[in-house]
Amino acid sequence: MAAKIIDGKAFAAKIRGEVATHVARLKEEHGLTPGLAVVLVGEDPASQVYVRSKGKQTVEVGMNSVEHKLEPDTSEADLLSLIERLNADPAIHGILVQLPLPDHLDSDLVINAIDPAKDVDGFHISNVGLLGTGQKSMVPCTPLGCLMMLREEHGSLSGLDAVVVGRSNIVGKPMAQLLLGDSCTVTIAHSRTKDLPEVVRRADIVVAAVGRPEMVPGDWIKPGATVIDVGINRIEGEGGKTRLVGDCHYESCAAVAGAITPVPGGVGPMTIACLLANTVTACCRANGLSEPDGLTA
Ligand SMILES: Nc1nc(=O)c2c([nH]1)NC[C@@H]1CN(c3ccc(C(=O)N[C@@H](CCC(=O)O)C(=O)O)cc3)C=[N+]21
Repeated sequence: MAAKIIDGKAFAAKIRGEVATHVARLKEEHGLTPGLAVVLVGEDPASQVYVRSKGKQTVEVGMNSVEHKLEPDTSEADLLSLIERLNADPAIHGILVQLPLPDHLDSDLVINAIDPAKDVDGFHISNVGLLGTGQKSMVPCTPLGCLMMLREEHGSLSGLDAVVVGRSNIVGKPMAQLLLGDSCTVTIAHSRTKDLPEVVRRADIVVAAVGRPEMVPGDWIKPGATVIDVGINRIEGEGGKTRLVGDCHYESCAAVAGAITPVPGGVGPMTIACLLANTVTACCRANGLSEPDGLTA
C-alpha cells in the first residue's frame, strides 16, 4: 500500500487565502491592518531565509511586516527594550523573536518579556499554561499546523493512539497538549524511551519532532497510520549537494503509512501559514472583534 501524500504546501496556500479574506474585512469594516514584527538577532543564514519568507508571505496576505535585524552581539537590555517598544505599539499585533538566540541571551527571559497577547509563537509561559488547561491561548504555529492537517485527514481524532516523538517546548509538548485536547490517547516518546520502535508501532498517529535525520524507519510504522514529519534536516546528498530530509525515512514510511507529510512541502509551509493566522487572531482579540473560525485550535 502506498500512503496518501498530505500536501502541506497546498493546504498552507488555502489557509493563507482565508487569512487574506479576514485581513481584507478587518481593513474594510474596521480600518485595521494586522501587523507582525519579526526580530532576528545575528546572521545565521538559515534563519535569514525563514525571516525573508515570513516577511514576504505576511505582505502577500495584506498585513504589515516589520523586520528588526540586530547585531549578533546585541545586549539583553537592548533586546528587551525593543520588545517593550513593540509591546506598546498599537500597530503591532504579533511579535516573533527568531530562535535560537545567540548564547549570551537568555531566551526564556526574552520570550517571557513579550506581551502574551502578541506572542504569536505561543511560547510565553502564560500561553503554555492556558493551552495546558484548555483555555483560550496563542497556540504554537508548528503544532497548530500539524493539528489542522490531522483533523483534515481524520475528521475526529477522538480515541486514536498518538505518539509524539520529541519533547521540545516548541513542538513536542504543545503537540501533545493539542492531541489530548482532541481526545487522543497521547504518548510522548524521546531519546530515553524504552523500546521506542514498539511504542511507535502502537500509534494511529505518529508525530516525529526530534531533529535527527531519517531516524524513524518504515518498520516502526503501523500499517495505515498517519505520519506527520516535523523534521527539517539539511544533509549531505549525492555529489556534495545538500538536500532536505525529515525525521522519518520517507520511502520506507510511505510504503506502510496510510498518509504522510513530505519534507519539504509538508509541515514547514503550514508553520508559516499558522503564524499569519495567529497574527490575525491576535489583531481581532486586541480589538474586541470576533475571531476567524477554523484558524485557531
Ligand atoms: N520563534 C521562532 N518561531 C519559528 O516558527 C521558528 C523559529 N523561531 N526559528 C526557526 C524555525 C524554523 N521554521 C521554519 C518554518 C518554515 C519552514 C518551511 O517552510 N520550510 C520549507 C522548505 C524551506 C527550505 O527549502 O529550506 C518546507 O518545509 O517545505 C522551515 C522552517 C520556523 N522556525
